[in-house]
This record gives sequence, structure tokens and C-alpha cells, in this order.
Amino acid sequence: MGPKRMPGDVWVERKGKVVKVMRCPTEEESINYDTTRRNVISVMNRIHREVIDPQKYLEQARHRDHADLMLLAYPDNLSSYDENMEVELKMENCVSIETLVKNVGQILKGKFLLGRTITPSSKLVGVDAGVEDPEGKRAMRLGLFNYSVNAKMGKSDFEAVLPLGTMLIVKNPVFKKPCDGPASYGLIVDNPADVEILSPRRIESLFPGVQWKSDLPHESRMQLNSLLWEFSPDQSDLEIATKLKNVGNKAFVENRSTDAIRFYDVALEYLSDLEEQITPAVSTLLVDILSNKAAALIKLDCFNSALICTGKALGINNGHVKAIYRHAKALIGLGRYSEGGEFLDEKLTQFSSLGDDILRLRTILPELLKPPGKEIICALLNPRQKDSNLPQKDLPVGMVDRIAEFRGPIQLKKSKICKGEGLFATQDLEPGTVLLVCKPFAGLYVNPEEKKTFLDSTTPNEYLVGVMANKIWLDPQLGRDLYALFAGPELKTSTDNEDPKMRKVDIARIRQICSFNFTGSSCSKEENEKFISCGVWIPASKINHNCIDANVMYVHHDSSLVMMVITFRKVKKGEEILMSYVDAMQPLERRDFMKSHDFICKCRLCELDRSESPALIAKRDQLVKSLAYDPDTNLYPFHPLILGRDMVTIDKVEILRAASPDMNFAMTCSGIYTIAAVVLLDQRRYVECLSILEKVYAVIENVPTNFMHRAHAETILICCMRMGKKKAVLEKWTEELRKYCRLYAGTLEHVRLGDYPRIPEDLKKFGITFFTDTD
Ligand SMILES: C[S@@+](CC[C@H](N)C(=O)[O-])C[C@H]1O[C@@H](n2cnc3c(N)ncnc32)[C@H](O)[C@@H]1O
Repeated sequence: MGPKRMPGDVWVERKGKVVKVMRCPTEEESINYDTTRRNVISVMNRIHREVIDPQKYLEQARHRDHADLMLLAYPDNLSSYDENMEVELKMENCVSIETLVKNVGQILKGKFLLGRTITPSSKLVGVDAGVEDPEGKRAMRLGLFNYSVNAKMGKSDFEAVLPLGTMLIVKNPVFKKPCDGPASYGLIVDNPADVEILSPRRIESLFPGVQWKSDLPHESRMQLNSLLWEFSPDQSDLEIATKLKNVGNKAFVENRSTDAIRFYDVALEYLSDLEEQITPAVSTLLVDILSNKAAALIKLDCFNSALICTGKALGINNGHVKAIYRHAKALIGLGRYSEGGEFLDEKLTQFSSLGDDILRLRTILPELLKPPGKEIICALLNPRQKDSNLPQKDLPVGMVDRIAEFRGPIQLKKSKICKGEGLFATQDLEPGTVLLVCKPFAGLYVNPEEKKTFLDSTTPNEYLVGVMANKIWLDPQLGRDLYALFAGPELKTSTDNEDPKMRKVDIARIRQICSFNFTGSSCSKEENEKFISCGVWIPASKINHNCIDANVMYVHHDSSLVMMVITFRKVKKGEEILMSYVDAMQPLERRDFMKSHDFICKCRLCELDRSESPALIAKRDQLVKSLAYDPDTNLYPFHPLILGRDMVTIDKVEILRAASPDMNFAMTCSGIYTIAAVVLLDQRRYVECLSILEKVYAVIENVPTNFMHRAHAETILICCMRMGKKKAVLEKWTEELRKYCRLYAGTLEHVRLGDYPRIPEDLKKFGITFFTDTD
């Protein structure tokens, strides 16, 4: 890339015999270039025409000649909401491009830009288009982040995302300088609530007399077949509303629900005057748009707002089948299952034929009122294939609709281990008790085929921020739920539901909430996992951390993203529910929560780890490394002398934490496990084998259940059988094995997937039946 140049720098470039004197443009020159109408139109049309994907774009950006294709710098200093950001749509608050340019980098709070798109739009990271103001002298690029999050370059019809000639308002605008390099200057919007599409009719009523002084560029028009916003004088309001509804429907079908809602809203504006003298045609269209808007809101889990739409639709036509169905769906989405049932019963009595969908919905309601059944638990736990980093099997078709939000015997209280809140058991709990089943507030699943493309254009965190921002914009009541989550040490959590701030899209807060409450897997291109599965789950986000004394495990199903929190050990009434945010078996330096969560863990294990001298830690590492086991090949070069030496080493490792054997994680290393579970077992040195395995078991019992637990329990059981231990001992280890099959996979059948699939048959010889009637 060469040296970093500063504005005004001069240098010489040679290409063969040609010598060129180059000069890095000053800030003023760059801004002038980036706000010249001709340049903006030409660059944006080129991006649209060439369907530039982010990868291609990045390659082009390496060559300075193509700097004009640079995307707007990603927002980095997102603003926290304050009252000065409320915008009144009065002409005196309107700012021109000229004013924005004079205030580079400043948020013009309480102001708005009235703009019109003069180029087709595209998407690199945000939705990107050229805009002008009514004066039409200058233009600039507009980057809408967190807008139309599902639109994809080359896949979406951008004329339906942000059509040419769209008039819009950008509230609290900020003209931004690129962070680094020769990127374009432009207007950035990160808050979806700051963008409002205005219909020609609304422009007239809000700003009478405002005229666009220039025409839409020929170059832009040439790329499109028709213009959405050009209505012929003889088109009626009903026709215009129908046209806009169809654009909304197209967006909905393409899974761009937020776009759909924007167009349905504009369509509704055209019907507002007609509502006074409602004709059958107006009534039909109105109900259709309201019901379709409800469908889009339901897709985004904005159930409160969906309910308002279906309520209005049913007020006009109480037998509208889709509105009835969606009304019930919204009630169910809000967890108001009984009300949903009563509503449907009333409608089913009133109208004889409401169709199969409604009948099906009615039949699943009783199941939603009960705690999750075995079938659901098994499907959610269903482990990934052995030795594969592919996702779990999808849930059976339709199952996700049968999964209710569930909260077991727990309550929210002030935590004892941190300043904030935590969850507490309200009764004694057995291992395997389901405490929470919840769907994410914002979730993301990207399958292996699409992972790379996804990560080329955004990050999972940014995507989730966009989803959350859109949800609160569309359903402000959801702010109360989301903003109750920890947002870092600087932002106080408000619990006052009446506080108007709780209903505003506060991007800075949302970002913090996302980073402190994010749960998920594999977010980098390099990481092993081939897919992305992550999100923010509100109820589970209230659970605090402990490395060694956690009592619950949390598992979310890879593709459906349904989260379950289950106890893996006994919990006493009043005890705090604790999970482990990281793998407790990692060394202390990798369990550093300061960076990710801003706290220092003071659990028994962290305190013990911190109390040890570097010499002792090095000695332990050296002992483990000296074992003859090769972790890369998983091989052990058996020889009695080598084994004898390693047995002495294992004794030494044990002694290093003799006072706290249940925290001796060095005993769980693969070398020691292999020596015990494979070598000693093969050599029939059962007493030594059992003694080591029991010590390892005492440590792993402290960590949330994973694939190891069943394997350890079954090896101990095998060893005990071979030793001819008493039935009571065998019963005890059989029960341990059952426990971990249930906890890990939800079913005793899981035993068949281990190294000893015939354990149930072997146990019969000792008079023990592995499979129980209740499982
Ligand atoms: C996901 S939240 C957990 C719920 C949070 N306590 C609340 O009131 O919303 C994570 C935050 O809780 C706090 N926390 C969790 N476990 C902790 C612990 N063991 N010690 C201190 N703070 C902890 C930290 O501030 C952390 O960033």
C-alpha cells in the first residue's frame, strides 16, 4: 500500500519512463469532490451497475485510482440518545448539504436534512445512494446503516429497497469524514428511526411550496425500468396506495420486512383522507395493508405493534381471516397464550370456516401452556455429529412454533456477587431442571455455505445491533425489555418504565448491550466452526458468572436459536443461578473477563489460580508436557518404563493441588485421561485406572456438561464392571452415566454413540437395566 499520505503531501511516482508528480488532496478538495453532483452520480451509478460486492470493492480500493469507489467509513462513534435529538419537522430545523459540509463530523442534533435520492442504491455495508437537497446544487453519498439489514447486493432489487427519487428526511444528520485512507466523505445514519421516507403528498403538507430545483439525472433513470414515485395526474389515491402496498409486499416476500413496513406506512398515508368516507374498496385495501404490516411486524418479533395493526384491521372487518390469524400469532408471541386461545375460540364460534391455519394454531395452544416436553428438549439438545464442526440437526418442521417461552422456579433479585441483578432459585432444584426456554431478542444463524460472504460485508455484532435497533424503532415497548440489560459500567441501567428514553432507539446503548450480553459461536473467518450461531437472549442475560461453582448450563440450538438453561447439579432454594461464561478448563489468562465483561472473577478457582507463583505454574506445565502422550496424534508410545515414569509424574501433578483436588484441572488433560482410560484399562491395571479416573471426574463435575462427561462416566463404569465391583457401586455409576446422557442429549439412547455402545447389554449381566421406563 506504500506510506500513509497526509492531505497536501506531494510525492513522485514512476511508471517505466513516465514520472508523475502526485499530491494528496486537502480535506477541502476531497469534500468538494465528494459533494459534486456529477461525481456522486457517476460513482453511485457505477457501483450499482457493476454490482460491486464487498470483496471486489476491497480489491479495487487497493489501487488509489479507484478511490472513488470507497464506501463510507463505518460508524465508529455512535451517539447515545438524548432529548436534544427529538426532531420537530419544521422548516427552520431543515439543513442543507452546504451546512452539513461546514460541520464535518458533528451531529446536528434536532435538525434534519430533506433529501432526495438521485442515484440507484446499492449495498456494501450500509445501503448507499447519492442524495441531493431541494436546492440541487450539491449532492453527497448517503450511507444508511442498520437499514434494510437483509438486503443483499446482487440479490435484492434495490429499486424496491430505496427507489430512485425517494424523498426522505434524515434526522440528527452527521456528515462524516472517513476514518482512514482515501475513503469518501458522506452522510451517515446509524439509527433507523432517524430516516423517514416521505410521500410526495406528505412533503406537500409538511413543507408547502418546497420544490426540487433539478431533475433526476438521466444516467440514473437509464438504469431503471420505471420510477416508483412518479404518479400520473389521473392516478387516484387508492391506486397509489395499491402500488405502494405492492412494493411493500415484494419486500416482505424478499424477507426485507422493515422495508415492507416503510412502504405500507406510506401507502396508509394515501388512505388516511379516504377513511372519512370509507368505500368497500378503501376498506378492503386498508385492512389488507394493516394485516400485511402485522405480518411483517410478526416476522421481526414486534408483537406489540403487530397487535395494534390487527386490532385496527379487525375493527374494520372482524372476520378478516389473515388478521384473525395474525392477531392470535401476536398474542402468542407476547406469551399471552390463554388470551390467544380465548380469542380464537370466540372467532371460531362466530365464523364457521376460518381455514386450516387457524385450526392448527388453536391445536398447539394447549401445548404452549405446559413446560417443554421431552420431545422438544431432545430436539434442542440433539448433539452435533461426532468429530464434526457442522451445526446440529434442524428442528423438525413446525416445532419452533410449539416452543413456548418458559421460566422455571427462579426470580430476579439483587446479586450477591456483583453490583447488578441475578437470578435465584425459588425452590430446591434437581440436576436437569429446565429453568429457561427462550428465543433470542436478536439472533443470527449463518450456514456454512454463506458464512464467508456474510463476514465480508458485516460482523455478527453489527448485524445484531441493526436487528435490535430496528425492533425498538418498530415496537418501542421492547425498549423496556432490552434496556434492562447490563450496558457496561458507564451506562446506568434505568428501571423506570415510564422514562421516555426507554422507548427510543439508543444505538450507543444497544451496542454496549450487544457486546456485554452476546452469546455465540464462531465469528471470525478463521475459526474452526463452519457456521455462525449467536444472539442476545434477554432472560438468560441476567445470569451471572462463576468459573467453578456454576450450577446451570446454557445451550442454544444452532439454527433455530432457541436457548435452554438447565441445572447440571443440585441447587438449593435461595441460591444464585450461575453459569460459566467461558470454558472453565482454560487457563486463568484466557478467563480474563475484564476485556469482554469488565469484571474480575473472584470465584474459588480464579482466587486459587491467582495465588499460585509463576514457578509453580511453570512446573505444572512442564510436568504435563513431559508425559509421553502426543496431543497432535493422540498416540501413546506404550512401554512399561515410560508408563512407570508417567505414573510418577501424575502423582506429582496431583500433589500440586492436594488441598483442593476438585480444582486440579491439570488432571483433566488429555495425556492423563488417555493413560488412565486407554493404557491402564488395556493393561488391566484397574485399581490405578479407577483411582485416576475418579480424581478427574471430581474435577469435571464442576463444569457445565459437555461431551466429556458421558465418556468419563462410561469408562469408570467399564472399569468397575471389569473389576467385578459390587452392584451398589455399579448402580451408582450407571446413574451417573444416565444423568450425563440426559443432560447432554436429553435421552439415554445417547449411550449408543459412545466408545462402549453395548454398556446396556453388559450391565444386564450384573442385573442392572440401563433403560428406565420414564426415559
Ligand atoms: C450478562 S450480565 C449478567 C447480569 C447482570 N448482573 C445484570 O444486572 O444485568 C454480565 C455482567 O454482570 C456482571 N457479572 C457477572 N458475573 C460476575 C461476577 N462473577 N463478578 C462480578 N461481576 C459479574 C458483570 O458486570 C458482567 O459484565
